[in-house]
Amino acid sequence: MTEKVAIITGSAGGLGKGIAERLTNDGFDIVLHDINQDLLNETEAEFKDKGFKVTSFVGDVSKREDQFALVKHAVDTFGRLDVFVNNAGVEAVTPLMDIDQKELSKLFSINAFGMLFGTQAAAAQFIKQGGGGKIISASSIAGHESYEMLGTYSATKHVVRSFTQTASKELAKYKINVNAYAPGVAKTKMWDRIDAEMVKQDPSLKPGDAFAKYTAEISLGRYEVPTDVANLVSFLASPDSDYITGQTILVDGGMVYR
Ligand SMILES: NC(=O)c1ccc[n+]([C@@H]2O[C@H](COP(=O)([O-])OP(=O)(O)OC[C@H]3O[C@@H](n4cnc5c(N)ncnc54)[C@H](O)[C@@H]3O)[C@@H](O)[C@H]2O)c1
Ligand SMILES: CC(=O)[C@H](C)O
Repeated sequence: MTEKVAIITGSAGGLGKGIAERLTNDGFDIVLHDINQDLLNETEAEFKDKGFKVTSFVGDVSKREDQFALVKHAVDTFGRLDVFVNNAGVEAVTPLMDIDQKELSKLFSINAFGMLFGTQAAAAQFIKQGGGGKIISASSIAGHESYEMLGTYSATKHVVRSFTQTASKELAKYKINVNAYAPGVAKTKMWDRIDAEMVKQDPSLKPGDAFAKYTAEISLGRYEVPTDVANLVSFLASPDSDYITGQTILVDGGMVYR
């Protein structure tokens, strides 16, 4: 039987790498993808050393043509596509009054437009194949509740929820499920950068203070790790979630209640 095929954007590290590892263990053939070529090469080699069936493709999710080329690479390599995970994203830590065009353009291009372009590229392939498919995107607790100093980032994560809802309605007739995952506070390079930037913006903070403040709120009493997010994405990528679409599901250990 042909293995199912999944693309995970931004999967050279962090949550995306964790998602790729889990979907590999679920039996998917995997297309690793990232803008960071060096890290992507390292991760591809690591996966191949473990005997995983993977390929990799370097690209920039903010470029629509890159997203369509990514899907073409998957189909050229593995013959089909079944799951597309819009995971890649970037952050900015800025007081609202200092947010400028440059920040807005960067974050909306990657986090919002990149998710839409990935959705378009995946949906085009699913429609061509027939038989449906799954599109799963990275929102955040910041897509349910917006945070101080993370105004642009929070707005883009709300946009991910919005496009998820619209895409689920328009693509349902093709049996395409469109959902999103909303992680809380996970110990990745993204949070290392957020914490460092928070210290720069507020000299009263020491390294680690911001991370500690955010994670102190978590009901389950520990910060998130990639496996926690990968477990939810594995479910959303499986037939068990065939009757779920248009949803952004919080996986935050108990921080935001919606
Ligand atoms: N870490 C958290 O606490 C947290 C919480 C909620 C949501 N998220 C979301 O989960 C996703 C992954 O977060 P993470 O913590 O693993 O971040 P990360 O920065 O550790 O990893 C993100 C990866 O995306 C890649 N990337 C960045 N811009 C890209 C682009 N234009 N094209 C292709 N790849 C690009 C980076 O090179 C990196 O490898 C992001 O969308 C983030 O917003 C993270
Ligand atoms: C980075 C992120 O989405 C939350 C705020 O931890």
